[in-house]
Parts: sequence; C-alpha cells; structure tokens
Amino acid sequence: MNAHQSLAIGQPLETLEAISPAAVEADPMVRFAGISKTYPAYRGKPGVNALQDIDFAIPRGSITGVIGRSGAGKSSLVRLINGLEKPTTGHVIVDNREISALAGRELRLAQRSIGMIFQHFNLLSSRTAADNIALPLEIAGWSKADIKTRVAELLALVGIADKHDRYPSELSGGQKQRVGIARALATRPSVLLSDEATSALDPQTTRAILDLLANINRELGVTIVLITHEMSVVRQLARDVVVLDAGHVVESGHVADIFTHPRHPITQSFLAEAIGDSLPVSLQSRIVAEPPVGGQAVIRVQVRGAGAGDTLVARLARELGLDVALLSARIDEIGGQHVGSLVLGIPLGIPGGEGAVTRTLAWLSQYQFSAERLGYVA
Ligand SMILES: Nc1ncnc2c1ncn2[C@@H]1O[C@H](COP(=O)(O)OP(=O)(O)OP(=O)(O)O)[C@@H](O)[C@H]1O
Repeated sequence: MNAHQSLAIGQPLETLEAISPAAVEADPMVRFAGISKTYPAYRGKPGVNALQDIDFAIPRGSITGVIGRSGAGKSSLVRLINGLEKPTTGHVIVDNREISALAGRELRLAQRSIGMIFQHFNLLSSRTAADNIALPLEIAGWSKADIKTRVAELLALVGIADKHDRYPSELSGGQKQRVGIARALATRPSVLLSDEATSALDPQTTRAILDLLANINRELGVTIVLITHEMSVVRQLARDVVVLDAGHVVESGHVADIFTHPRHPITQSFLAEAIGDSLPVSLQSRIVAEPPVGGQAVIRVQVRGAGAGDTLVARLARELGLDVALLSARIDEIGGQHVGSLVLGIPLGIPGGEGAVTRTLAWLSQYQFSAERLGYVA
C-alpha cells in the first residue's frame, strides 16, 4: 500500500483525522480533502473549474512531483498549499494546520513554514544575492546580526558563498535559482514548493539544481513538492508522483509503480516522451502495411520492471527457434525499474506465413509482455 492509498480517497476530513498512527504515512505533510477550486466568471469570461474531487496526501519528508499539461491545474494546486488561494470546497492541511481556514496574521505566520521557488527566480534586481536572501528574514523581524549569520549559512548551503555581493544581473540562471532556493529556505520551512523551477535552465544546470534539491531534502528533511510538465524532472528527483489532468488526479503513487504500469493515457504520453518511445526515423520509413516476401513482421514489446527485457530476445530465439532481429531498443531506468521498448523483427518464412508471428505474440503474452504489431519490413 502506498502513501496515497493509505489515506482513503474521498473520505471527509473527520475520517482522515481518525486514521490509526500505525499507518506510517497517516501523518502526511500536506493533505487535500474534498478539494475543488472554481474561478468565478469575470468580465464576460466564463467560470473555470480548475480542480475537482482532489483527495490525496503528500508524505512527510518526501519529494513529490505533480505533473500535468498546461492548464491541468498544477499552479492552482500549489497556490492552495501556500494559502494564496482558498479552495471552493474542502480542506487543505499543511503540517497539521488547516491552511485553507487561516487568514491575516495567522496565515502569514503559517506561510513562513512554506518556501517557494519559481521558474523565473523572482529576485529583486536592486538587491544583492545576500540581500535577496535576507528579505524574508527582515520581514520576519530577525535582528541584523542573526540575518548576517543565517545568510552566510544559506549561501554556503546552496554553493554560492562567493556570490554574496553580486546582483541578479551578474549571476547565471543556475546561480539565480540557487539564490531563490536559499531565500525560500531562509525561515527554515518544512515544505518547499517548486513551480517549474528548472524550466528556464539548460539540461546541465537543471541536473545540478535537481541534485541540490535532493541534498536539501536528504539533509534538512524538507518535504519538496515539484510542479512540472517535464517527466524528466519527476524521473530524476521524485519518489512519489501525482498526475493531474483537466483538474483531476488521474493517478498517484510511487514513481516506479506509476511509470512501470501507467494506466491513464496522459501518464502513458508523459512516459512515451520521457523514454523516447517513437521509432528511429530510418526504421519508421521502412515499415509497410502488407507482408513482403521473405520479410519480417515488426513487433514492439513494452519492457517494464527490473531487468525485464534483459534476456527476452535470447529466450524468444531459443524457445521458439526463431532468428529474431533486434530492430530498435530504448530502455530507461525510472525509480530503479526498467521502462522502455524493444522492436523485434520476426522472420515470416514462407510467403504469407504468419505462424512465427502468432507463436511470438502468444509467447510474449504468456510471459505478460504487452506487444503490438507495427507492420512489416522487407
Ligand atoms: N486566477 C484565475 N482566474 C481564472 N482562471 C484561472 C486563474 N488561474 C488559473 N485559471 C484557470 O484554471 C485552469 C488551471 O490553471 P493552472 O494555472 O492551475 O494550470 P497549470 O497546470 O498550472 O497550467 P500551466 O502549466 O499552463 O501554468 C486553467 O484553465 C486556467 O486558465
């Protein structure tokens, strides 16, 4: 049972509160209970149901990815966590406090324990790196001496101690995001929200920032919620994932479970993008619909699970006595599991002879491999 299943979906808050302490993750960092969010009609524009029937929990200390296409409701969800938006129905609980019920000073105090980083960093251009990081501490009323010590600590933590006096215009994208992360962590939050924080960065810098977030999670125990439309971010960093589509949670659970057995088409499409499930162009252009004499049937086999595809071609060739060709293979690792596909060429033998193909498909199905026939090559 995973964290999300352990919190009974759709139960009202009172029932959720009664969950036995024996359920390890019954004390999550964030809980959405019966949430919907509707933006009202405005100046002739119709109202929008941005979120509906949202019931899930984010485990304490986890890194949870919230993935969805544009307009799926990701930002609305994240604004509910830090209380910038109120739900239309339901409750949002953060660290055992109902943030959705707070207002004014109480809300501002609660928001200090929820840090946030942004795609475009949101730094003040007129302040140095150190002064940007100091800002939330000034607002929280820290003394000058305490701010100085804390800012030095934070700059070192994010690996830019030497950029203390630099202005944002003098920093690279990755360095600016490091300042953003230090600022978000200044008041020692228990939750860090990341809204597409690496979307404006190149792949190498993205990798470095994701590594930094992983260290922060490990060393400080901060729960991280990553909003993203990029599967690669979830794959590199998250242990848990919530897939949003049109305002609904369509799947949630451990990354390895969800992406080795994706059920919803939107999850399948994210996975296909992540592992480059498309065929190589040279192969694609050779595939025809009718079996050519002496050709091969092209079969794509999905590989899901630890070591799932390792011996497949050898076993298939041995057990069925076939000269199986490996036309293309793409296998990646997600959450420690192999995910990808093998494209096999099965010799047709005599003209129109489909016996080998039928036997191959039956053999694959016997071993629970999902397979499809894509066509034929000469
Ligand atoms: N303040 C608002 N007023 C009215 N409609 C809004 C508001 N904020 C968001 N919406 C609408 O709610 C829906 C969900 O938007 P949201 O920004 O939460 O999605 P998203 O998944 O974050 O999208 P993106 O990746 O493009 O930022 C969209 O249809 C959007 O137009």
